[in-house]
Amino acid sequence: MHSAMDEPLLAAEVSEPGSRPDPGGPVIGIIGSGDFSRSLAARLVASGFRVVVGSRAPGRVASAAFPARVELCSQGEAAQRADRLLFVAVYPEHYHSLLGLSQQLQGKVLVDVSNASSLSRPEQSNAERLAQLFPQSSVVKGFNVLSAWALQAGAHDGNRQVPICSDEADSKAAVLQLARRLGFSPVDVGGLCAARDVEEAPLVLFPSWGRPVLLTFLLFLFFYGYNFLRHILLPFLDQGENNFYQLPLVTVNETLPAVAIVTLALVYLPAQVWWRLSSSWPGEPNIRDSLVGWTAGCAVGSSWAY
Ligand SMILES: NC(=O)C1=CN([C@@H]2O[C@H](COP(=O)(O)OP(=O)(O)OC[C@H]3O[C@@H](n4cnc5c(N)ncnc54)[C@H](OP(=O)(O)O)[C@@H]3O)[C@@H](O)[C@H]2O)C=CC1
Ligand SMILES: [Cu+2]
Repeated sequence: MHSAMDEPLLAAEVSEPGSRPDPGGPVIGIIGSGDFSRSLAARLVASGFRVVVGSRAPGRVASAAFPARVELCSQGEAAQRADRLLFVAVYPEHYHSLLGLSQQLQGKVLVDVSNASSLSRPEQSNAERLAQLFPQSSVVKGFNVLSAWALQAGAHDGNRQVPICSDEADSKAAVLQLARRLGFSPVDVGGLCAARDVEEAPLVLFPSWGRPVLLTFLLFLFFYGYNFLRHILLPFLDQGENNFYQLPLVTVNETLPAVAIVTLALVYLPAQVWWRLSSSWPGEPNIRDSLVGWTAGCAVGSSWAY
């Protein structure tokens, strides 16, 4: 029996990291000719892939918008010509308008790059809806955390992490590999049910900052209260000294350094303590190292411990 596992992920020549696919390599399709499509096409071409862009009206797309090597054609033609991977760079509201392409998209991998429009937690993610509309294709969620700008600029400012998920392992592997070839750091986040979180990721500001900010605020309250008691309330009750004018400035100034030093200690001390404890403890080095890494909180903290 012929299985999908027998097929190379993209094409035989893209398996070695660092080597470029030759110009006769796989053709990647993009449906839609908007901002995302342009940036992605430019990046794919720069990474040595052949690209076909499918538009509702290819004649109306400014040819200067895409690199010269990108072929602009109808949606149907792009669906047909793409070897395996097709990016759907169309807003999810318009997915239904692609239903006429079901035949050509059969057996292909559709990459859903859309973002959630709000944090309202809908029943279904965009990617799951796309999968429902095209049951004969396999759907992979990914690339949505990259802005059009980041796609064009490439991975200059460190390797951008790109979460990718799908229910189809082979298709997901192909997209993971493609992301790597484009210079990003793909992260496999599981099945398509993870798509909702992936779609909402770009909308979440400062993820996991809530607790540290709250803790810092509580520390501030604690030290402010302490300074208020010690320098204002007690002298007032004791000797009738009126120091209340110090509240907005002097007391705040006395409080901030205490908050800063305690916050800093909270970041660095756990790694230090673990390191001291575990180096006098002849345990399994792997466990020891991972504990140190876990408590380190930051690279500087742990490297100082070494
Ligand atoms: N822009 C960005 O930085 C990012 C965008 N994305 C996602 O990429 C997708 C596309 O975004 P973006 O490129 O910015 O959007 P644009 O509005 O710039 O482009 C959307 C394209 O969809 C095509 N399209 C196909 N069918 C329809 C239809 N029925 N009605 C209207 N347009 C249609 C159009 O191309 P044509 O006229 O050629 O058919 C149009 O150019 C979205 O899902 C978005 O969430 C994700 C991350 C970042
Ligand atoms: Cu640090």
